[in-house]
Amino acid sequence: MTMQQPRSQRGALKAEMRHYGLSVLGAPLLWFPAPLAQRDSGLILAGTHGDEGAALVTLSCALRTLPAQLRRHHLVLAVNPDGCQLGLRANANGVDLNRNFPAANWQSGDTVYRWNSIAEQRDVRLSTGTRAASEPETAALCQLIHTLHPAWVVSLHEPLACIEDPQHSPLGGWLAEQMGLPLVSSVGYSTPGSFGSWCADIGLPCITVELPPISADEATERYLPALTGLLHWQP
Ligand SMILES: C[C@H](N)C(=O)N[C@H](CCC(=O)O)C(=O)O
Ligand SMILES: N[C@H](CCC[C@H](N)C(=O)O)C(=O)O
Ligand SMILES: [Zn+2]
Repeated sequence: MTMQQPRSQRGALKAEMRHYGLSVLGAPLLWFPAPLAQRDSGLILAGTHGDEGAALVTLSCALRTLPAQLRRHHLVLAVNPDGCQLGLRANANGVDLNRNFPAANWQSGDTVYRWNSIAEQRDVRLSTGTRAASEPETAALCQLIHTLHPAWVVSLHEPLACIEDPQHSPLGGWLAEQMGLPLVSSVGYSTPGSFGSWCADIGLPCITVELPPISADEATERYLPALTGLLHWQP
């Protein structure tokens, strides 16, 4: 059972925040250091795609629910603050940041995504960037990771309703059980230049949590216990 802040005290975000760069439009790129940082601390990310608000809001709720001194892992709530402000999957340059990481499989040109969960085709076009890590949000996150050396990363997305963990690690199994989502080895389509591709290249374990299509309101009910538990998870 996770210790919790009383709900009346969870409104404001009081955690220490640090800057790790600036977005295309000049927004601060913020990370939240773990008060209980250890050698095996992980890093939890949301908001790579600015139109995936349920994951970002629920992770923020978890940050405000767990007493600060119990948090073992570092956080970035909004990898793509301009996309979050503009309601875009992409950043302000029209680049899908999850196709812009400097992975060996990065591809130039366009990428496609689905307009919404009803759409059968991936037919909405975005850029992958003029070169790998062309975007300040991507380059700064890579630099932060090289500085922090997290033991693992959990990257939150939606709406594919699965836990992707190619290594089937204890943390992936725990997340699948806690969240009631299937554990898979791959989301099922290729994602060249994605964050997970880059993590694989540098030997950093990466688990992708894909929430189902869900409102922020419902996600803060259904997934708050699991995400609060994740913030102080230990093997
Ligand atoms: C439906 C949503 N707009 C979308 O494009 N979903 C996926 C990608 C999900 C994600 O990036 O987390 C897709 O099918 O391309
Ligand atoms: N729905 C996400 C899947 C990410 C897969 C993950 N393995 C990664 O590399 O980040 C996307 O289309 O960007
Ligand atoms: Zn996404």
